[in-house]
Amino acid sequence: MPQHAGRGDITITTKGLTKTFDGIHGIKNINLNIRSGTCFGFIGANGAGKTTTIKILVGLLKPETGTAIVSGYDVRAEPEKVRKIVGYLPDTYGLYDYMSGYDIVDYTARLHGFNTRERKEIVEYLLKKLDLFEARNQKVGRYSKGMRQKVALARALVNDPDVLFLDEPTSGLDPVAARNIEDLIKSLTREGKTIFITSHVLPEVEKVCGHLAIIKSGTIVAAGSMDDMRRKFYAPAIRIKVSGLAAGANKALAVLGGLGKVELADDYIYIHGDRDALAPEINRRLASAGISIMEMSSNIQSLEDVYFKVMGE
Ligand SMILES: Nc1ncnc2c1ncn2[C@@H]1O[C@H](COP(=O)(O)OP(=O)(O)OP(=O)(O)O)[C@@H](O)[C@H]1O
Repeated sequence: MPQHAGRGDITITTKGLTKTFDGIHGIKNINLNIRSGTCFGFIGANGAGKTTTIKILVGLLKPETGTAIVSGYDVRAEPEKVRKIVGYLPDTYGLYDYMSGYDIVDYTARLHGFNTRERKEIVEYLLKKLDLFEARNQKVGRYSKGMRQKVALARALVNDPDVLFLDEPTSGLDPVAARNIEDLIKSLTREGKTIFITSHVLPEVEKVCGHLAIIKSGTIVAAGSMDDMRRKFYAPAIRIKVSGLAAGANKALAVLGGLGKVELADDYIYIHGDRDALAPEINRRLASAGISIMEMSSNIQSLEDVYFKVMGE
């Protein structure tokens, strides 16, 4: 009998996971270790293999080779057990338009084997949590896309899963609806759930995930914590604006020469290096040249920057 993973234990692990479709690799040699209670982002271009990986991890698709263990269950040997304990929000979901939000979630709870009393408790709890309770008796055909996505999320949460797989949870949503879902993902992570999320919206992954992997043509090309990825793929840079725009900046460039790689772009000076280490010398040199600093900041690289860099390579 698998143990419930404690926070920080490895909850999802894969070794050499490979799946081909008609002789063409969907995914190839995927190795992952995901800790319990974390939100893990899985990003990559269309057709990179994200959905294929999720389908294997939720026991809906068999890998050809390799192993995957989710919450202690081997997805190949015990797929039905895996399906019972995980939550899964597919990238395309079928909701019957003629059913109410309540009935859809209730139906899923019935499939999980809950009795009438349990179902009432679970369904009402989830509809309230996801702010759908007022609209619970309306037909889903009348729901907005954001509300439909929340119904799909409620279905994924019916069995109170420790591990939740969300395939593009905010795809096609307006900014407010997307923010709602992001907030929910953050609060579910705080509750201790392990969340595996795929998304093309990189700022969103950056906001909700602490760790991630980038998959390219079926293979993981980079993985680690968000900070590790930034450190690995980008050298830190200091961004400085001095008085006197271009003329002042050109003079400052000459003064700062030799402090590492120094560049001018859009009237800003970029010095590649650590701000804490270089700031005293930058201040000293500019001050003795009579140049005043209007602005000095470390330019933090976004996940988008990292992504383009990795994909470019
Ligand atoms: N049932 C299938 N039959 C044949 N090929 C498939 C099947 N499912 C996936 N593939 C192929 O496997 C590769 C990976 O597809 P997958 O759907 O996993 O990508 P994805 O990263 O989720 O893409 P997207 O971001 O567009 O959802 C693609 O080349 C796809 O065409």
